[in-house]
Amino acid sequence: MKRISLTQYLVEEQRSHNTIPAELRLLIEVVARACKTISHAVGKGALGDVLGTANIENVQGEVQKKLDIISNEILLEANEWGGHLAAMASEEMETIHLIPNRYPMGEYMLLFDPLDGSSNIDVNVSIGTIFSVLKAPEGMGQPTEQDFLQPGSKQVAAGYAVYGPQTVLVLTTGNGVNCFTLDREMGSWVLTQSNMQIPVETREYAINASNARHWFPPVTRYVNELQAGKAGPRETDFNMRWIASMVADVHRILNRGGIFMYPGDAREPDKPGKLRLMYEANPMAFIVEQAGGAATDGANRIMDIQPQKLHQRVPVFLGSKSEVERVTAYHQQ
Ligand SMILES: O=P(O)(O)OC[C@H]1O[C@](O)(COP(=O)(O)O)[C@@H](O)[C@@H]1O
Ligand SMILES: [Mg+2]
Ligand SMILES: [Mg+2]
Repeated sequence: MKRISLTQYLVEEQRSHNTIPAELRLLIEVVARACKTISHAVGKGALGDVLGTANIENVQGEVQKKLDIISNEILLEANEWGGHLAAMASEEMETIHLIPNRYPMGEYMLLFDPLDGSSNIDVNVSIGTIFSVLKAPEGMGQPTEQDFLQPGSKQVAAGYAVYGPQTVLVLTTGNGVNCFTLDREMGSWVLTQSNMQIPVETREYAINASNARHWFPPVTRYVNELQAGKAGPRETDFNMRWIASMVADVHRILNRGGIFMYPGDAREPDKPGKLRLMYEANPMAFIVEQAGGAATDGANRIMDIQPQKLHQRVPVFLGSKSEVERVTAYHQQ
């Protein structure tokens, strides 16, 4: 098999297909390098003193794990020096991080969930990193938080890494979805899946069923129908998986189909769902749509939502198109 590295793939996209500018290529390479560093830290586990909690709360009121902080630092440091960036925003930071002393100013803004699936860190279950790239506003002034509030349809690139049995990087620049596997001996990302497509036929769904008593009626109806199996209206038995790492659940869906749901529920009306629009929902929606799937908040296409604030939460339904359309239609009835 001819090995194509991430660098070769990106150079090809830039030069032969003209789908990405050189600055975006370099930025993606820096993010990929940071993910490699995070992967090494994750792999050390107890030996690297990276497990456990840091006993600090982030802006979301969640207790940070040591690896949340380490991964955030790795991404900040790599991109401060390496990427063509004007500013960054992270799930773990209250406000945006400007790139100091850069002239001319970088053209892009990077957003990330440095460590996704935090509850799985200490039990050695797959975790990951999610990122999204937006264009910085043109002109000389440094970006403000307001400049980040662009709908997902404006993303120029998005990706995620999964630190699991293998470390993989899944990437889109708006021209399909490709998967690269980290060759740990060589230290390089190798293209292992081109033009990933979410299988249309699916018999698998993912939802945290312990919240069932709080769900709104459309979600209850949809899940009840799946659980009724062959005897129910769907006339098919469905299987359920819930890893509690969005990266790993989405990676499974990209490979073998299915639907992922983290709905809003009746508990906290002003907290619509758990997942974050800018760091989780938008980048995953971009990837899923590029792989032939769909992503909604139950009413609207995720990527059409006009963000109101940086750390905004949103209900998420994504994966195989027909299933996402069905549960979305139940919300409209
Ligand atoms: O523990 P729950 O409620 O099942 O939530 C799991 C969800 O929370 C998340 O871990 C949230 O992400 P973080 O770990 O980055 O906060 C998702 O990856 C996952 O899908
Ligand atoms: Mg997350
Ligand atoms: Mg996180």
